[in-house]
Amino acid sequence: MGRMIEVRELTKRYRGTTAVDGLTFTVEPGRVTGFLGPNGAGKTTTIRVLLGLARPTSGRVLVDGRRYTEIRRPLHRVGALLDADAVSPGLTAHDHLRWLARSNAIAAGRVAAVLEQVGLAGVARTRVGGFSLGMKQRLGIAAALLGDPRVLVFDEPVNGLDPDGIRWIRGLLRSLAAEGRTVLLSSHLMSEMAMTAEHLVIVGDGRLVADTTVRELTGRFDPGILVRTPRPDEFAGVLRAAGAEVAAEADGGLGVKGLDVDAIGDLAHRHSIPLYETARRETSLEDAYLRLTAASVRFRGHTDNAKAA
Ligand SMILES: Nc1ncnc2c1ncn2[C@@H]1O[C@H](COP(=O)(O)OP(=O)(O)OP(=O)(O)O)[C@@H](O)[C@H]1O
Repeated sequence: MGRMIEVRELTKRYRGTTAVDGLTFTVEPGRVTGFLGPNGAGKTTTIRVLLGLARPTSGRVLVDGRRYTEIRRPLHRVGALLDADAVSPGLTAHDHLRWLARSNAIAAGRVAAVLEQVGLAGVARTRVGGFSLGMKQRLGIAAALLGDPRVLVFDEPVNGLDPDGIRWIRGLLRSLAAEGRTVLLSSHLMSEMAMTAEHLVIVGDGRLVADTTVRELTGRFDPGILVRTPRPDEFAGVLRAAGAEVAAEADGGLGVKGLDVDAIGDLAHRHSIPLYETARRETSLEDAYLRLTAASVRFRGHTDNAKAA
């Protein structure tokens, strides 16, 4: 059970709002898990409960089998980047980390090590008030790494980073996971996740929408192959007889699922049907994500109406 994050039947209500609604999932070590959902889906609330910053209405979040508030010197176990702006502007980067290290019994040598690791060694003595958002993000990441924790949680860490910074953080997160750490990365951007995460936990309206790999999600929404032929009706019949699922497209093309490009070519050849085009369509993870989360919101609205009636 070591190094895992376990979210169990978590519900968090604020006066009129259910921010998290019976959420259950596990974050495993050795891979980057993306925590994905539209704005307001409940990601930050879940992370705040994980870090002991909010009390659950019911359910719990455990790290290594324990609640965060039960962990002694938690920075050794869990590192988190929540709000990069939450650093006193009058402190230098070095002083901020030095203070964190001291209050968590972390060796002073770690301060220089993490400043180096995040590329802030050159500005260690600069006041944080003068930092760009990207530099603050790096400082927040340095703080998360300070206690050399096995579990890392990053809430929207890409905010404010330039393309180089984004590439850097991707590499960092992947290498932390490759070291066997548990890495949870929250974002509302599918495009960012597709490049960084291997596993996805998708939430919509406080509920679990999908808990799956990037690969499985891509496969689940297989957009199929686009086929163009001057004899579409005839070829559709041939394809269906071979077990394919065929949809006639408005522009005269055929959308084909269940056969690969080679099989489609062979069938056309065998039936002497000219093929003008066979193209594997790009699977858009973005589309898959939007469809999943839109469905969850619609479903939720429907049940709420039913309850009110
Ligand atoms: N302290 C609070 N008081 C009242 N409502 C809150 C509070 N915190 C969050 N909420 C509400 O709970 C819901 C979930 O918010 P949360 O911030 O967890 O979502 P999120 O997925 O992190 O979104 P974002 O990507 O915008 O950060 C939202 O409707 C939000 O308005």
